[in-house]
Formats: sequence, C-alpha cells, structure tokens
Amino acid sequence: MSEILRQLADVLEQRKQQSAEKSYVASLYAKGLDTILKKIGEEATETVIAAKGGDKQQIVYETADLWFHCMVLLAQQGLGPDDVLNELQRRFGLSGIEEKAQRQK
Ligand SMILES: N=c1c2ncn([C@@H]3O[C@H](COP(=O)(O)OP(=O)(O)OP(=O)(O)O)[C@@H](O)[C@H]3O)c2ncn1[C@@H]1O[C@H](COP(=O)(O)O)[C@@H](O)[C@H]1O
Repeated sequence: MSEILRQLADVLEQRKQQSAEKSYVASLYAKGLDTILKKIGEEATETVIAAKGGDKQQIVYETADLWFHCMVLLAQQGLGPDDVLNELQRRFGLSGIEEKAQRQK
C-alpha cells in the first residue's frame, strides 16, 4: 500500500481518541455517519465540477478531498485502505465482464 495511505489511516485511528475541538477528523466522528456521508457527497460533486472545468490541478485537489473523506468513512466503519486495495487486487486481471459475472453470483 502507498505509504501515505497507511500513515493517514494511522492518524485517522488516533483521532478516535482526540477531542472534536482540536481535530477536524475527530469533529467528523463526533457529528457521525450522516455528516461524513454528506461530506463525501459534496466532495464527489466538487470533483465532477472540477473535471467538467478541465483544470487538472483542481481535479487532483478535489479528488484528494474525496479520497480523504472516504478514508474517514472507512475508519469510522472499522475498515481501512487495505480493505479497498485488497478488493481492487482481487478484481485486477479479471475482465470487466468476468468481474460483473462474479457480482451476480
Ligand atoms: N488530508 C486531510 C484533509 N483533506 C481535506 N481536509 C479538510 O476537509 C475539509 C474539506 O471541506 P470543504 O472543501 O468543504 O472545505 P470547508 O468549507 O472548509 O469544510 P467544512 O467547514 O464545510 O467542513 C476542509 O476542512 C479541509 O481542511 C483535510 N483534513 C485533514 N487531513 C489529514 O487528516 C489529518 C488529521 O487532521 P485533523 O484531525 O484536523 O488533525 C491531517 O494531518 C491531514 O493529514
């Protein structure tokens, strides 16, 4: 796994002990699942708008916001980036048609 994903996942775990006043991530945990999901929706929309605008730097910036908030969701749910990367690894090498066939089983 990319080192930064592992390091960020560690920080997100540590923030479960932190006060909401001192940490943005802790404040998201305190507000709960619906707030985290709302942020993901907002960041996804901002990523779409950036892509439509065609500014590559902005696309990277908004995608980083989106990935970050997805990482917060994974941590809040007791999951981590390894879970997603393992799933991508499992799919790797399958054709799209094979992957779809496995889903339907
Ligand atoms: N990677 C990030 C990161 N990316 C984005 N953000 C925050 O995500 C929010 C993005 O929301 P918006 O774009 O809607 O901006 P906003 O209007 O300021 O946000 P809101 O006030 O609506 O929440 C901003 O507050 C950003 O600062 C992040 N906040 C934290 N991290 C990482 O998480 C770690 C822990 O953060 P703290 O818990 O704050 O210490 C940090 O060390 C960083 O490594």
